[in-house]
Amino acid sequence: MGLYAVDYLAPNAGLEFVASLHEFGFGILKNHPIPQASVESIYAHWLNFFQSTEKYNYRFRSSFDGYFPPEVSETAKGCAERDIKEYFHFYHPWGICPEALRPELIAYRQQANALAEALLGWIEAYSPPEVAALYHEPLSTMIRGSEQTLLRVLHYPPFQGSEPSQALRAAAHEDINLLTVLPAANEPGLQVLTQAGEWLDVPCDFGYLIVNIGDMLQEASGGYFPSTTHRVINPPPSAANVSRISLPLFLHPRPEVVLSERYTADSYLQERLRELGFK
Ligand SMILES: O=C(O)CCC(=O)C(=O)O
Ligand SMILES: [Fe+2]
Repeated sequence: MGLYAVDYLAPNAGLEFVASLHEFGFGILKNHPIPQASVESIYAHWLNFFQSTEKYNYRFRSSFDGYFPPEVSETAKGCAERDIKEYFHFYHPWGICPEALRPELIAYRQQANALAEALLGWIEAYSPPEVAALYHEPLSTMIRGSEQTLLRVLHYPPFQGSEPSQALRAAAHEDINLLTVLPAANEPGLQVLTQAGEWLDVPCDFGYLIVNIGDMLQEASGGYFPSTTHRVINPPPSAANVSRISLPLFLHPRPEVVLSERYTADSYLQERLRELGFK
């Protein structure tokens, strides 16, 4: 079976969703409780923000919160070129954010966090017993009250024609955190690498919610749930002049949460940030 959307309200939703996470590292939900109107409103407001010069008033502080312009955007591990994107990192309660945009980001974070806790409950319930025995605390409480959870608003600008030929909107990478919750973007482009080594388009009908496993859940589950490589490819010529906006919420455990015999969430994160050259 390929990657397909699971109906959140169907009686067997948890089972199917967790089976998809085990097989692909990705699960797609439809009929989920996050209101599409709030996602659309955030996309519209933040497209305005990225198109204005106001963004330069919120330049990033250290490697944490604020606006990251294209010239500092990430270079994925093993890649020569930077990704073709700019983004804003919003942490709650301590991160900077334009005041006018803050309330709806906070509201969105709360809704997506609550859903993520419910989904982690499914993941735990449908983990084989020998995998569930590895969890040092319920998966859903690992993220509860975490100030490390990161909401990233991403803007992939229209193409100018001067982009380096090797660069992608987002080069192949894995997410470091526990779980990522991502509403379908306004434009396609997200792909996952299958176990057979093929790139598969992630179904991206507007209104779908995409959930993927991060490295920390791979670690905590002894590899049962794979942190799958994914990327965002460049637009076809017909959509080259269209911005793409996306809104991943990277759910991070509280720093002291024990992931495995080897790592706490904090020691894991510090090691990965050092590898990426941030520390
Ligand atoms: O923009 C997207 O659809 C995915 C972004 C992503 O994978 C990331 O920021 O880690
Ligand atoms: Fe990602």
